[in-house]
Order: sequence, then structure tokens, then C-alpha cells
Amino acid sequence: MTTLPRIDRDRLPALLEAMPKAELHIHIEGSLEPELMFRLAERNGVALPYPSVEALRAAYAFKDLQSFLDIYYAGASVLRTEQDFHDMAWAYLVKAAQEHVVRAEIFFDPQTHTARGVEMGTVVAGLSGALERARRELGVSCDLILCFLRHLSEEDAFQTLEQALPYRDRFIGVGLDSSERGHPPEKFARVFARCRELGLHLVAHAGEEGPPEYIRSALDVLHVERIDHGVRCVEDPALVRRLAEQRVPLTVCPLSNVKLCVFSRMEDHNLGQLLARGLVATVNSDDPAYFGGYLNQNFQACFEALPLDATHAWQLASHSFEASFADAADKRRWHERLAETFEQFA
Ligand code: HPA
Ligand SMILES: [Zn+2]
Repeated sequence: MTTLPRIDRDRLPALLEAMPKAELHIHIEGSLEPELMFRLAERNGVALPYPSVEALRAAYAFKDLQSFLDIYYAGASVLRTEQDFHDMAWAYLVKAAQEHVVRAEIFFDPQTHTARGVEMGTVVAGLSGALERARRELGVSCDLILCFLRHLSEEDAFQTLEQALPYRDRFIGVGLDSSERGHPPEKFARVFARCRELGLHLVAHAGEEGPPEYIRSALDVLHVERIDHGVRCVEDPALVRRLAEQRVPLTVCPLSNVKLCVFSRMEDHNLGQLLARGLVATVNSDDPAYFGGYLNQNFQACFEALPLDATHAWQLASHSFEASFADAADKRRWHERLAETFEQFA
């Protein structure tokens, strides 16, 4: 579409909701809602350190990434069986389908589970079974990305890769998450090189709390195809130019950034600046059960707080398809659906 149809401001919320979009930065363990957490805790005889759903939710007041991660890893301890992993992923995918997510690339953190004695096969079977069901029953295109925890050693990441290789056909790529500061991408150079040889897609969290140099080394040392978060790139104008020229996508997570105090208020978020500088920025939910909203709530919150209009909505949805690891035919189809949605709102 060369010229976008004119869309009234008051129709923007409905447009954001209805437009097809891809979600490229969602940690499946971060979609575990307190209600399901309590059900699984009961099912598995696991004690939670909170007496109720309300008390647990009240504990979701974070001051930085680490204060969130401590609670997030504790919450994941209720996941034990294949059925648990299936139920968690299915709940997310049902929600995603309702929000007109046509493509989801879903992170999982196997080390959080294997360290507790849960087998890699259990984790992968549960998650990939739910994804298969979502493709069939919901028509959502979806795939898994295995994330290495960067606070653990590269040796541990290599062992995790080894354990996952029997299930090579169940995930399309690898990522790098957990505590960013003090754990630069270089720490994982060899394991990412091995993943590259294996033909896996590569992504990494960088520039969320960590400095712009981590974004550079994710690109130059790990050879990632996308940067997760990346919002601190604006501190380095040459890096911003490079990201724009090379069309390196950033999977931005606005509600997450506010909850983890990367920005103090949504009004201060730099999403608009990133788009204005020609970056392939996308909007994502990160850990929706912890950060107060799924994908559409992330869109609504940004558009309420920032000077963004229908042109930005188009860019963000279009970028999400461009940045995805889906095939070209699917991307074309989603772009057509996007154009049709915009026509409906004209
Ligand atoms: O936002 C995040 N950053 C790093 N690690 C994570 N693991 C879940 N969410 C995040
Ligand atoms: Zn993340």
C-alpha cells in the first residue's frame, strides 16, 4: 500500500486491536498467570510462598530486571509435567489468537526446568504439542526459540544444546536472556557459533539494561538476526544508523520496560524515536502475566501515552511480519490482511 487510508483518531484503539500482527518476544514462562500457577501448584503438590492469587499479584512490583527474574524463576517451579507445559502454552496461544496475532515466535527457558530435574523432552513435548494444536485449531502460525540463561556458564549452555538436539525439529532458533548486566554476549560466542552451523536462527536480548556495546557484540560476535529490546541503542547514534541501514529488527516490549523501570513512565518511552529514526521496531509483551498486559494492551498503552497515529500502527504491524522468521508467502498474506483491515477502518 503506497498511501494509507485516513483513519480517525477515535478509531485507533479498535484498529490496533483488530489488525493482524506478529509477536516475536514472548517468554512462555512469563505468560503463566497466577490463577494457573496456583492450579498447577495444587496439581503437583508444590508449595508457593504466597497464600493467594491476590498476594502473589501484589508481589509484582519490580525495581529492575533482577527483582523480576527472582519471582519469575520461582513461579516456574510449579511446572513439572508435559501437561503443565501444554496448558501454559495453550492458554497463551488462545489469548494470542483472540488478539489477532497471526504469528508467534515463543521463547522458552529450558535450564529453568532441567536444573530442577524436569527432562528436556518433557518441556519440549508439552510446549510443541500446544503449538501444533494451535496451528491446527486456531490457525496461528507459531514456533519455539530456545533461550540460554546468560547468568549461567557457556558450558551449561552447551550441555543444554546437547540435550535439545534430539528435538532439533521442534525449535527454529536460539536466544539469550536473563540477567544482562555483567553477562555480555561474548560469553556465549562459541555456543552461538555452533548453533549457527546447525542452521538455527539467532537472537539475543541486548540493550535492555545493558549498554549499547552489548548490542554491537550481539551483532558482531554472536551474529544475531534480531535484537530483543535494544532500546538503549539511542545512546550511540552510529549504532542507530547501522541498525537502520541493515534493517536489524528490535523487539521492543513497552509495558515490560516501564514495569522494570527502564523508562519511568510510558510517556518517556522511546518507541516513537526509534520509528522516526528508521528502525525496524516492533511491539511485544515479553512476560504478559507479570507486566500487566498482552500484546494489544502494549499497543494501546503506547498509543495512549505517545504521539503515535495510524501510520505508526501500520509500520509496527508491517515490521513485525518483516522481522519474523516466517516464510515469504505467509508474510505477503499477512500484509494483504493488514491492508484489508486498514481499508475497513478508513
Ligand atoms: O525482559 C527480560 N529480560 C531478560 N530476561 C528475561 N526473561 C524473561 N523476561 C526477560
Ligand atoms: Zn525478554
